[in-house]
Parts: sequence; structure tokens; C-alpha cells
Amino acid sequence: MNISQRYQLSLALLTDMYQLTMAQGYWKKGMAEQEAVFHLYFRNNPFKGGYTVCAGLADAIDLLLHFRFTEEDLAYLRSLKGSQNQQLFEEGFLDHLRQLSFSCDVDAVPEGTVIFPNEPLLRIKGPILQCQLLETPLLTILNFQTLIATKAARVVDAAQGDNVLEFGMRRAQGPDGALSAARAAFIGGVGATSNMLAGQLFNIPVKGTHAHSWVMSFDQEQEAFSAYADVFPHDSVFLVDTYNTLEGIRKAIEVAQKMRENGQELKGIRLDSGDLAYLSIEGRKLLDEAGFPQVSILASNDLDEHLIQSLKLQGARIDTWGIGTKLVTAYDQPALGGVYKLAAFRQADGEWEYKLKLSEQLIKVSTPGILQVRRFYKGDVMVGDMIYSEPLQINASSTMVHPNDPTQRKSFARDCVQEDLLVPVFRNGEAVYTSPDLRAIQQRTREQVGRLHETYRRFLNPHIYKVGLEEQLHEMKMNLIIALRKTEQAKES
Ligand SMILES: Nc1ncnc2c1ncn2[C@@H]1O[C@H](COP(=O)(O)OP(=O)(O)OP(=O)(O)O)[C@@H](O)[C@H]1O
Ligand SMILES: O=P(O)(O)OC[C@H]1O[C@H](OP(=O)(O)OP(=O)(O)O)[C@H](O)[C@@H]1O
Ligand SMILES: O=C(O)c1cccnc1
Repeated sequence: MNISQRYQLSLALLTDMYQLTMAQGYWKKGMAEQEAVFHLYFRNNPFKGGYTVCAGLADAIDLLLHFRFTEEDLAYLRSLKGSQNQQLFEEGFLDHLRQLSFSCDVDAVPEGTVIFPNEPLLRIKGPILQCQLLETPLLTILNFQTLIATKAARVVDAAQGDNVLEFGMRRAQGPDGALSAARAAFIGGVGATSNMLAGQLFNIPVKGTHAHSWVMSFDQEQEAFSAYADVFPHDSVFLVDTYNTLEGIRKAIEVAQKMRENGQELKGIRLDSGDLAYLSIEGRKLLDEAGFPQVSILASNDLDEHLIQSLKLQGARIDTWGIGTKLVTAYDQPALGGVYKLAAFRQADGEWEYKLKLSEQLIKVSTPGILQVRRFYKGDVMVGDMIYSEPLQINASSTMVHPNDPTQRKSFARDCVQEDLLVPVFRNGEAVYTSPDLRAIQQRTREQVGRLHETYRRFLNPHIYKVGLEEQLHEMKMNLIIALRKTEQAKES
């Protein structure tokens, strides 16, 4: 189920006000239908990491499929007043919005694909009024899900094949934060969520144990475990840390022994406080000595990829990881910082005029053109990405230029496998792409992260993956910068 169905309302107003005021401006100045190209990209990998995992495209597609203004939306816009108490949005403009039907071309990187800074995740080409209105909703969807999918991929990587469960709803940024995070975390590789609505809406597995309140509502801890086993004889995971963890484990074992007499097996125990390395090692010993080597140990308590890695190094005997707050809130970096920049504008004579936004730092100057990303593989391993502009013909052996240091160039061997990352998603407003099933997207993440050299996957000071601008594109960008700076200097003097 996608975002418009989740809310069952029109999402045309899911945008910032300034997009609508600019839209009225484009309409009034006769520019509404002039074609533009915008790219959505980010400048740094989140979490000081070496890679990013794309997510959110299915919701973005859904938003575009349902992009129309209802009478209710228009009535709301009509009700807005300017500072002279005049109607802010003119009737003629509201009529234009009433008749608006999405007609852009969209190319995007499929969900589950690994991507790097300055590469477009999405490119939109069409009437500037439409592209402008869509900036904010596209950013809110793709920024958040990409951020969480990346966090999840890191957590899953740290867990080295152990099962990871997403337990974050209660600490998420509101209901949609929880739902979108559950979807994105699944894309990143978690095995299941505790979020029942996410399970129902996205058809992803749900899993859970029980809370401290269950244990506290009985006189004795052991009684609480027995009662839970009565209700779920084949699906019980006991939370053992309400009073004293090692004592709790001993009681869980006693109940597990009784369960076995009745032909039932305890599934697992959960640790939720204390030294998780020590307690899991001691707990494993107690369970094994009592003849329960198959009982799994689940750990939760403010965990993230760094703690998982540390616990593994300490020899912790944890086989399932329950990760909440730090995953769904992307605790150590709560926003991706993706941007949406105009890169080309078609003139009245039909010619494209390439645009860029200047900045003091070269790396922050946006890239003009109608961009595509070509990825090069040596065998199975990704070795570099070249950003190029589609109207500039490039050949297979093109050289790329370092985005920050034009003296550095790189060419790829002729035998490198090549792949263009942006795929057609809409043509003239018609969807030409069907999103894969979420499991297939999760599988793509696994494959893509697996094709990254391990130096890009480490958490501390990862190696920087090579992304460059194709030579002709670099030259066009430099010429544009020089021309713009000259104009600025002329104005100053
Ligand atoms: N062996 C360990 N090495 C590193 N960090 C650990 C280890 N064991 C637990 N932690 C982490 O330390 C943090 C604090 O855990 P701890 O249970 O001591 O405090 P707490 O959560 O305040 O306890 P309580 O829930 O009893 O109040 C948690 O993020 C936990 O995951
Ligand atoms: O630590 P997180 O990664 O965010 O994982 C989710 C946390 O939520 C629960 O705690 P809470 O204290 O809310 O409820 P409880 O009484 O069931 O432990 C659970 O026990 C986890 O500790
Ligand atoms: O099922 C659990 O153990 C669970 C669910 C949500 C949050 N913390 C734990």
C-alpha cells in the first residue's frame, strides 16, 4: 500500500507554500509550460559512511500517479489571503491547477541500489510549474526512506547474518515516521518489524516478544513465563531482565523444561539491560548446560551498528537483534540533506539552456545538464561512477574528472561492465516502470552492498568511492561557472 492510499486524501498540497507562490508566478509570466530539468541528490553519505541505499521510489511514483488538485484543495487555496486581505491565489491560476495533469518524464535509481554523493537519485523533466510543485514532496519521501534504508543496511551489515528486528515505532517521528521507517528498514535488510500496521500495509513479516509489564502483572516472574507459554506454546520469547537477568534466565529454563515435558520448545529469551556481552555469554552457558542450545538470545536496548559491532568483538552470544530508536530516528544523523536543483531550462527556440547554482566551494556548485550516472564494475565489484549529460554523446572509454580537483582524472578499462543507474519511470506523465516487490528490493540491497569493496563498508573513515564528471560535462560546467562569475564581476565593477 502506497502513501496516497495510507492517507486516503489528495497529496497535491503536500508541498511548501513557496512552491505554490512560484507556480502562480510561472503561470502569470507565461512560463508554466516551459520545460525544465531538476535533479534530486545529496552531498554527503549519511552517518559518515561510505555508501547510501536508495529507498522511497514506490511512494514517490504513487504520489506522481495521484498528482491532481481536488475541489477541496482549490477551495483551501482560494481561502488564503495576502497581507492586504486580497485572495492570494488568483482564480485563473486555480483553474490552471484544476486542469493540471502530470505530464513529466521521470528517471530514477531503483530502490535498493547503492548510490553516492552528488549523483542524481531522481531526474524530472517537464513543465516547470509541475517540477517546482513536486520538489518538496519528492524530497520528503526520498530523503527519509533513503536515510533509514542506509541505517538499516549498516545495522544488518554489523549483525553479520544474524536476524535483525525493527522495534522502533514507539520512538519514531510520529505515525508516518514509524510506517515509512518500517518500510525502509525492511529494504535495508531487517527481517521483520514489530509494527503491525506496517506488516499489514507492506506485507512484511512481523515479530515480537513481550514487555516488562507482562512480567510485572504477575506475582512471580516464573508464573509470568508459564502463563505466556500457555498462551503461545510454540512462539514464546521470555524477557528475562525485569528483576535479575541471570535469575530470570534460570526461571526461563525451568519453564522451558516444563514446556518440553508437554512437547513444546521455548523459542528464545530477550535481554534488555545490563552488560549484554557478559549476560549473553553467561546466558548461553546456562541454556546450553540445561540442554537448550536451540533457544535463541535476542538483545535490545538502544542498540545501533556500532554497539552490535562492539558486542560481537566482545564475543557476545546474541543471535537476534531488536533495534528501535537509533534505527527509525536515524539517531546520529536525523536528516539526509538531499536537495533538488534546476539543471536545464528549455528556451523559446527549443534549445536547452544549462543552469547551475554558484557556491564558494566547487563541490557545492550544482551540475548542469540532463544527467545520468554510469557505473563501472570490475567483475562483480563496483569501481567508480561517472556522471554524464545525456545530450553530450559519450563513448565507453570516456575519462572522468574529480569533482573537487580537476587535475585528477580517471578512465576505466575497456572490459569494465557498465550500467546506467537512472531508469525510465514516467514518460509524458505515463508510468513506464513497475516497482518490484519489497522482498526483491531487499534482495537488491543485499546484492548491491555485497558488490561494494569492504573498504567502503567500514564504519570508521571509510574509503571514498570514486564519482566523477564526464570530461565534456566537466568542461561545460567550468565554462558556465566562469561565464557566471564574469557576469557577477562585471556587475560589481
Ligand atoms: N557489553 C557492552 N558493551 C558496550 N555497550 C553495552 C554493553 N552492554 C550494554 N551496552 C549498552 O550500554 C547502554 C546502557 O545500558 P544499561 O543497561 O547499562 O543501561 P540502562 O539502559 O540505563 O539500564 P536500565 O534499562 O536497567 O536502566 C545501552 O545502549 C546498551 O545497549
Ligand atoms: O531500545 P530500542 O532500540 O529503542 O528498542 C526498543 C525498546 O523499546 C522497549 O523498551 P520500553 O522501555 O519502551 O518498554 P518495555 O517496558 O517493554 O521494555 C524495548 O524493551 C526496547 O528496549
Ligand atoms: O516485541 C518486542 O520485544 C518489542 C517490541 C517493540 C519494542 N520493544 C520490544
